Order: sequence, then structure tokens, then C-alpha cells
Amino acid sequence: MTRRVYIFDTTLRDGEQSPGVSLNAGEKLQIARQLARLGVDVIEAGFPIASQGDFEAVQAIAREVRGVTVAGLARAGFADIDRAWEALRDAEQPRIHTFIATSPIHMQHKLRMDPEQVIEAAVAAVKRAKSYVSDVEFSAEDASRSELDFLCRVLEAAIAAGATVVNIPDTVGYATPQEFAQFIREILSLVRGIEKVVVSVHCHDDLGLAVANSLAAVAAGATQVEGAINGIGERAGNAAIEEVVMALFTRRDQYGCTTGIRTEEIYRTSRLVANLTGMPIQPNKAVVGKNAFAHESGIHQDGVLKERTTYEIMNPTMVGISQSNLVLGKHSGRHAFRQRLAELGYELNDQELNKAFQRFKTLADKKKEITDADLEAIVEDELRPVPVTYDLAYLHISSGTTVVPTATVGLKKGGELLEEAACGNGPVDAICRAVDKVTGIPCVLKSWGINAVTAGKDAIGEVTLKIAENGGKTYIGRGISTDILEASARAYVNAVNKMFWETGRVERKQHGPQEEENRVEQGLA
Ligand SMILES: CC(=O)SCCNC(=O)CCNC(=O)[C@H](O)C(C)(C)COP(=O)(O)OP(=O)(O)OC[C@H]1O[C@@H](n2cnc3c(N)ncnc32)[C@H](O)[C@@H]1OP(=O)(O)O
Ligand SMILES: CC(C)C(=O)C(=O)O
Ligand SMILES: [Mg+2]
Repeated sequence: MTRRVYIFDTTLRDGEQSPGVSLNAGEKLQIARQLARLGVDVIEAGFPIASQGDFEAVQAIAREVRGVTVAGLARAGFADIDRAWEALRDAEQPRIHTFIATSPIHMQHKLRMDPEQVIEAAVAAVKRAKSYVSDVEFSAEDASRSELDFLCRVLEAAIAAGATVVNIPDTVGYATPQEFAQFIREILSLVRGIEKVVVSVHCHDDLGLAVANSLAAVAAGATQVEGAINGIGERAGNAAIEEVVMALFTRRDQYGCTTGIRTEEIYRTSRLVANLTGMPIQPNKAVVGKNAFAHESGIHQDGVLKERTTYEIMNPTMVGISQSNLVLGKHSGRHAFRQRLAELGYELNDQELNKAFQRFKTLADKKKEITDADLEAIVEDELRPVPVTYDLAYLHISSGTTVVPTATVGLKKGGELLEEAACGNGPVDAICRAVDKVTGIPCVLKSWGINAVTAGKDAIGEVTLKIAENGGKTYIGRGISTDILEASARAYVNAVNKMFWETGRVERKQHGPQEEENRVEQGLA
């Protein structure tokens, strides 16, 4: 039989405790609306006594967001609880979440209270909260470092006082999965009345075990998991909700649990939280990272192209990502290379493909990322090798903050040296204009981009650009040099040569040895 596990989202409370994160009321409201669309059961909207801003944010969420429980956090003190109620009173389903620490280390050093005082404070807090709302969650902070007998007494007292949810936090991420599962099993068997309430866990990621501990607790019988989107939160963060949910779904054979989450909303929620909190998602992050459904190795790409499930245990569309991504790099193989070229509109025969593939591998050894423009340039060169009509003989640039950028270029055409100078908005513009003067054909620079082919201060830059002749067809040019202006000039001349060749401005004949040498110099052969 499948069990329903409740998802308690604390992105807006514990998540906001991430160092450097502060969300205003508008941003919190935006995230809360999306969390409701995602289908979480509880949104912990904030800690109302923390600041006027947080109070207003919780109040705004309580007033607007429907179909979900809205919780506010409060220490075990009347002022906190009263303030939480003030903020939550207009919620459709309000929950006051009150907490106090139960571990010897916290009671002695932080609270400076003895265990009996802690029990008294817990009971008084739950009763106060209960006087306002029927749904009261009690958390025993630092539960995983608390003595089991004492913890059970506190939980029992909180349930007797009216708590509807008891939460067992691993506040400092100290637990390990087997130990935590055993801890939960013991609590479930020892605490009187626990069968009447929801048993929750709240795990932190100090040892990278937050999700594993949460899942172990669910397997042991916990019925609510607390966490944050993208795993943000105090220190190393909370259990990542998207990971917990997708693990419960993907391994439902193991856990036998369901959640109310609409998984297709996961990616959108993750992006929104990353954007509004300013906490970027690491590329290799499970479920929502840029690489979570990306494959770079040829063997994997081949497998995925033949049958996606060879290397994917989840369908990306299930989490709201449109498709798997085959990334071309030095580890890629011909199957993925051919597929990407087909997507770009190139159908190559086996011989052409092999030649282009060798060029691609050579480039991939030098560059981290191979772009579509790189592929287009490779294929264009392979399929349509062009003779060198113009060859860059020299380039002189005058540029700076107080001078008009000026370029002088010398281009060889046959045995002749043709020289021109031009001014421009910047040095690249000046180069383009000077080349145009030589050729007599003004072109528009449609795009220009540079990549470092090698690392370090003396990196070789590779410029890829696109030009078009007065609204006409686009030609791609590439040029490499340690000087980015020289690379730009070479790329521009390369594109001009393609234009001359394709528009029939030069005689169509095979490359001679000198032309092939020139192609090598330009980094094109
Ligand atoms: C594990 C968690 O994530 S707990 C939640 C942590 N989140 C936050 O702290 C964010 C919001 N916090 C705040 O804005 C502030 O800390 C406030 C407004 C709550 C309190 O601010 P201050 O009154 O200046 O107290 P301060 O934060 O310096 O110290 C905390 C006090 O609360 C007490 N306290 C801590 N937890 C509890 C608790 N659960 N119940 C009762 N008292 C508690 C501490 O012992 C300390 O009391 P003391 O002043 O008598 O020594
Ligand atoms: C307030 C409690 C639930 C908490 O955040 C923790 O113990 O980590
Ligand atoms: Mg926490």
C-alpha cells in the first residue's frame, strides 16, 4: 500500500537563512505562488518576529496563497507565537511552528535552561499556539544530538499539549542514514500518542547527507519531509526538495510512497528560487543542474540516442526540462556529432563526416566547449573549401581612449599587395571597413565572438564572425591568433573569401599548394 508523504517547504524561512540571501515581500510572494503550483503541502513563509519585512511577507502569503498550509516560525515564547499568529491569521490553513532545542549542548550553552524548564517552555508554547490555531507543529531543535529518553518525554508532552505535527530535526547535519532511521523507529515505538500526529524530519546537509537521511527517515516511518528548493538553507543547506521528491518517485519500488508534488513544475521553481535568491545552481546538481540530463561522452550519447533509458533514470520532461542535452566535446563520438549536424541542417556522407569529425576532435582538444558556430565553420570548410582570394599580409591598428580607431590593412591578391586604411567605431569596425575598401564590397558584420583556445595570459583567441553583403546571404569566418584584432582580421578576410567564392567572383578551381599553405596559416585546414 502506498503511503502519502507530506512535503514541507522551508525555502522562504530556513532557505532564506542562507548567508547572503534576503528576499523582500514581493519576491517571497512570487516564490510562494510557485510553490503552491508545485504542490507542496506546507509553505513555511518566514519567522514573523524576525523583522517587520518578514512579518509583512508572511502576512501577504497568508492572505493570498490558497490551497496550501502556510506556516510561520516562532521560538518557544509568547511574544514570538503571538506575532506569528498576527501574521498568519488570514491564512486559509494556518500553522504555527514552534521550536526549542532539546540537546544537552544547546540547553546548557545556548538556552541556559535545564531540561525541566525546556519541557515547560515547550508545553506552554504549544498550548499558546493551540489557542490560536488547530494546526501546531513542534520541533525539538538538535533532536539528533539529544538523549533519546529526554527527547521522547518532550515530544510526548508536546503531543499531549496539542501538537499535530512533531518534527525531528538533524539541525547540524550530524546524523547518518542508518542511525537516523533507527532513531526515528525508536521514537515511533516509544512516544505515546505519536500515532495520532504527523512525524516530520528536517535534515541539514553539513555532511552531504540531508537527502539520504530524509529518505532513511521516510523508510523508517516519517510522514513529513522538510526541505528547501535547490537545497538552500543555513550553512550547507537543507535537504533539496526536488531530490527527495524525485527519489521517492523514481524508487517508489523501495519507498512505496507518494507526494502531492507536480513534478513538471520542479525546474521552473528551481530557476525562480536561484534567480531571486542569487544562489546559482551548480552544474552537476542532481535533478535541476545544467548537466543533470546532459551527456558528453560518445558511448553515453550513442546509448541515449538509441534508447534514452540506457543512461537516464528520469525523463527530463517529468521535472519540466524539455529534453536531454547532448553536449559536444572531446569525449563525444560520431553518432552524436552526426545528430547535431543534422539538427543544424547538414547531411554529410560518411567520408565528409569522418573528415569533419577529425577536425572537430582536434578543436575539441583545445576548446572546452564546441559551439554550433564552431560546427558550422568546420562543416562549411569541409563541404565548401574555398580558395584564398585575399590573404592578410599585415595589419596596423591605432586605438586608445583619446584617438579615433584606425586600421591599415595590407591584403595580398595573387602577387599584388593592396593597402587601405579606415576609421571605425572601434578597432574591429575599422578593420572591417579597411578590408571592405580593398575588396570594394561593403559588408555588414552580423555577429562576432571570441573563444580562448588555450589558457593563460598568452591564450590563443579564436574569433568566429558572420558577415552579409547588403541583406544577402550570411558567411561565417574564423581566424586565430594570440592577438584578438589580428584574429578578427583573419576571420573577416576568411568570410570575405567565402563570399567571393560562392558569388562567383573568383574562378572556380581546386586549391593550389600555395593556397593550401595559406589556409593552414589561417587555421582553417
Ligand atoms: C535551527 C534554526 O534554524 S532556528 C531559527 C534560526 N533563525 C533565526 O534566528 C532568524 C531570525 N532571528 C532573528 O531575527 C533574531 O535572532 C530574533 C529576532 C529571533 C531574536 O533576536 P534577539 O532577541 O536579538 O536575540 P538573539 O538572536 O541575539 O539571541 C537569541 C535568543 O533567543 C533564545 N532562544 C533561541 N532559541 C529559542 C527557542 N527556541 N525558544 C526560546 N528562546 C530561544 C536564545 O537563548 C537567546 O536568548 P537570550 O537573549 O536570553 O540569550
Ligand atoms: C527550526 C528548526 C526546525 C530548524 O530549522 C532546525 O532545527 O534546523
Ligand atoms: Mg533548519
